[in-house]
Amino acid sequence: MKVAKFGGTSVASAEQLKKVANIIKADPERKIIVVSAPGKRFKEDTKVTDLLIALGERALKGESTDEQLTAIINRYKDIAEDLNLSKEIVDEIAENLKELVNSDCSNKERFMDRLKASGEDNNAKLFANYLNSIGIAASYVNPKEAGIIVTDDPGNAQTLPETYENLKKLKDRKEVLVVPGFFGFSPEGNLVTFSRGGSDITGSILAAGVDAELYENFTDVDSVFVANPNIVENPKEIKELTYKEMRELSYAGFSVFHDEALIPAFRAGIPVCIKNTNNPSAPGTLIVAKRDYSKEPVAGIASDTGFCSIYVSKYLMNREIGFGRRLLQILEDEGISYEHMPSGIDDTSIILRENQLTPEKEERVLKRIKTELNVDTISIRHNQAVIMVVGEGMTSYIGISAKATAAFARAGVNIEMINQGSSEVSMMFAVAAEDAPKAVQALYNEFFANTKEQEMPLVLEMK
Ligand SMILES: Nc1ncnc2c1ncn2[C@@H]1O[C@H](COP(=O)(O)OP(=O)(O)O)[C@@H](O)[C@H]1O
Ligand SMILES: N[C@@H](CC(=O)OP(=O)(O)O)C(=O)O
Repeated sequence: MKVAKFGGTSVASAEQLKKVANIIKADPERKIIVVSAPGKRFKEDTKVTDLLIALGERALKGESTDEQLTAIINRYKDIAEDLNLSKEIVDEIAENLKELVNSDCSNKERFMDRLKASGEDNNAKLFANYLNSIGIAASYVNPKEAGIIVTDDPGNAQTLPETYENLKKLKDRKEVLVVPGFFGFSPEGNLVTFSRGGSDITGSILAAGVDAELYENFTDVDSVFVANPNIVENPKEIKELTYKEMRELSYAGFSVFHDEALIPAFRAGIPVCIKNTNNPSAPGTLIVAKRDYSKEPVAGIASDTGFCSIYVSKYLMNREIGFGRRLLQILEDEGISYEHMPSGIDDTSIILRENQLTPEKEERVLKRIKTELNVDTISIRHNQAVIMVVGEGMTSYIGISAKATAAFARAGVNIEMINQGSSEVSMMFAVAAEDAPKAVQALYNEFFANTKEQEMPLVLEMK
């Protein structure tokens, strides 16, 4: 049995849904299908999820929602008409949306989660209807019925362990099951969504729960590339990646796959294949436990923006027992998580996601660190990017960091910080956000393009 997830671009129009149906028909093992909400049909288009968010925000402010409601209903109406489905399915969707928008909004987060989830929920109902209309026996399965139980953390749910036991029952179903991605239910029965892009997580949970032979993640590119194609023109394709590599790359900006979606498949030992709905015969990228690192010690280069770094120095910091704990305690008290913490003898930097700080919170945190820890200096740098050079094979080679820093130097990019864990799966460089594209291109040229422009050739040697 295979679980196949189709992303927003794969289910954005009737034409795309026909391709999805053909992909399902081509392999009877594709029994569990996860769908996203209709995504972008062209570059300037708006995802249904974003339309739903705009709708919810207007409703919460007491503003008219007619325009957004019509736009969303029309997306489903166009699809249903082009697929020759009956008018009832569109009426049902319109009714459901009107009910949701008029529902109790005293708890804003729950109200928004219910609206956001309807994007995938209505699409799953519509698609199951279409499969039956073309002779493929299919049922829509609600995540509650399936047993996807998650933490009660709106917009950021985590899967609870009992889910996997619950999902086993789906193995006995004979027909194709169409499950909406992106949400589950708390133990108390509240609908809760995962973070954005979370339909990938639903697919991975289902694959683990039914012990699938493969989790296929269908999107709009032939494979995962070694660098983001929106930054590097025509980057090389990746044939195989390890779970650890994909997780690091997704975390650092490879938006093609959600970083939290690897864990369920990894724990259950299920291979993941990223494939293209528009070109299903292309082999795609296979994500497995181990790969041959000898040809490509570096698997990929990712970058993400939206970080800031807090720099703290204090003479003899290394001798002060409990300094690190007290520093991190302040962040914990303020509900802030951190990403990296490169340190020296007398100083340390903490890199965190900038969106966690309001100006007031920033001022309070800096003041608390200064007074409670009695530090010599404290400063904060905004608009930072994190660049990750990722590859499990790096550990067996000498000279990778030298090649990377040489590439930065040639591109004229100042490295603000470097961090490398002892596992050597990745090397992290912090740079100013505006330098990130230049840095990624320089690293791509160094590790993948075999250009002649390297003035300081360094040959990688195996340890
Ligand atoms: N390294 C990468 N390899 C492939 N695609 C990438 C990479 N980094 C970013 N992307 C982007 O991810 C997109 C696919 O993800 P997404 O738009 O979320 O698809 P879906 O609609 O299938 O969920 C690609 O079109 C591409 O622009
Ligand atoms: N529709 C949701 C969940 C999702 O996974 O979408 P997509 O498959 O289009 O990335 C979002 O936009 O966040």
